[in-house]
Amino acid sequence: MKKKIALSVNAGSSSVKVSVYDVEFGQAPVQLAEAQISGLTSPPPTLKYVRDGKTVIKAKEVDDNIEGQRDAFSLLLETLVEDEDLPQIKSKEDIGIVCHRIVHGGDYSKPQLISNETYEHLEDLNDLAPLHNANSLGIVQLCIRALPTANNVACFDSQFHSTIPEHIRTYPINRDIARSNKLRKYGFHGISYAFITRSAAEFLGKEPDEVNIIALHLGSGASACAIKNGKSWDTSMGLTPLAGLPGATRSGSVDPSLVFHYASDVGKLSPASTSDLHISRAEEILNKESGWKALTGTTDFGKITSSAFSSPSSSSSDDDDHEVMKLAFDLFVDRICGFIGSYYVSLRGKVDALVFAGGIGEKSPQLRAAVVDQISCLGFQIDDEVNNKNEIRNVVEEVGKKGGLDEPRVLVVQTDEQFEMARACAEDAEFW
Ligand SMILES: Nc1ncnc2c1ncn2[C@@H]1O[C@H](COP(=O)(O)OP(=O)(O)O)[C@@H](O)[C@H]1O
Ligand SMILES: CC(=O)OP(=O)(O)O
Ligand SMILES: [Mg+2]
Repeated sequence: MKKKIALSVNAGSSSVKVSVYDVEFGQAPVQLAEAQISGLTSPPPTLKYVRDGKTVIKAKEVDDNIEGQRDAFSLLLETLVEDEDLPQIKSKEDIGIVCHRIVHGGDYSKPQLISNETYEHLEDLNDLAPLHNANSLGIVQLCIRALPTANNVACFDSQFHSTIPEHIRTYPINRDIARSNKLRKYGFHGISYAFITRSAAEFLGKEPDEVNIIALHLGSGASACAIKNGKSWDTSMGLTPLAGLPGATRSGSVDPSLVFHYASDVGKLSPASTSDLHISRAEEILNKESGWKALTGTTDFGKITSSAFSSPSSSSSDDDDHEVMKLAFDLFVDRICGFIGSYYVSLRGKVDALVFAGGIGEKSPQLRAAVVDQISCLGFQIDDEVNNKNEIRNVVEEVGKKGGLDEPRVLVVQTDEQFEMARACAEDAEFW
């Protein structure tokens, strides 16, 4: 019987989450601990640490030396190795597998053991996910050096979307150029959508290949996905994670010409480019200087929501804040509902459930209520009492009113990308 200790590393655009699992080949991973640093785009970042399902560190501010995802990972690894109450990792040599979330996986349709060749191939994709891939590869490098006994495995956000049909994934541009430069819709957050599909299907008492879902992964990056018979049919992100919904620092979809009217010389490389990542000013503006940060000054959607819902008050600066926060909130609801309407039609009205997930989807009852209110003409209904409960405790919770048999349900899924990666690695003999 083969057993290993596995780490699953999820480097998002504003956070790094690392979960530790006891894994037996072919079996569901058993979580031992989970550590995360969040708020990388709204410093100071905070550390949370849970061992054996119990919170050990709730929200400790970590100092300013944490510059980015790689530093955050180093601190998380140190936290795990130095924890005497986590006897499964007494030293770094105890770690047998590290599963890495790599957002852009190009044409890869399954997880890959990271060899020199795979690494170089992945490096070529860095420029197509400027907030993610280079950071994740930095963490891969660190693991190769610091954890010499571990197998490093790349799991891809884009993999789940390899089923999107040709007419949906094709851009209406010159076909030869599209083919040679591999310009098509790839889609992301797929590790999360795979977890959501299986969890929601189980909750609904169906097989995964029997469910039709409209899923929303709303975090620092936000996307929507139409899932038909358990497979990705369409998603809002595209060639890169910039397309579709706005996010913490991303504009989402805008008129492609907009950027040329926003600033001059935007085609030039940004001074922030490095040897690992080439980014033009245009890409920098749309990926790092837009979204909630540009509209409101904060990347924290929790703050946006509470200010949008506070009653206009004493000082005129509070009123200005309230106005702009409400604008951001209403704009997000509008864009999300645009995708839901489109996917509802694309799925020909056969939708089992609308699913909310990701930091915002799981923690903002106000956003869920506003979205469901706007799409009530499609038969979705929120149950205010359940939706407003302070905390979502189960992996899947129903926050909609159960109508007739054909009425679509409204669910919140506490998505777990780390678990999904560990599960995929536990099933593949190549990684053992
Ligand atoms: N109570 C809350 N209400 C609304 N949004 C929240 C709340 N708490 C956290 N968030 C949002 O969740 C985001 C983080 O989501 P998450 O999916 O963990 O991020 P990442 O994209 O880095 O993986 C934060 O940027 C914050 O905007
Ligand atoms: C793809 C993506 O945007 O991921 P995240 O939301 O974790 O930054
Ligand atoms: Mg994320």
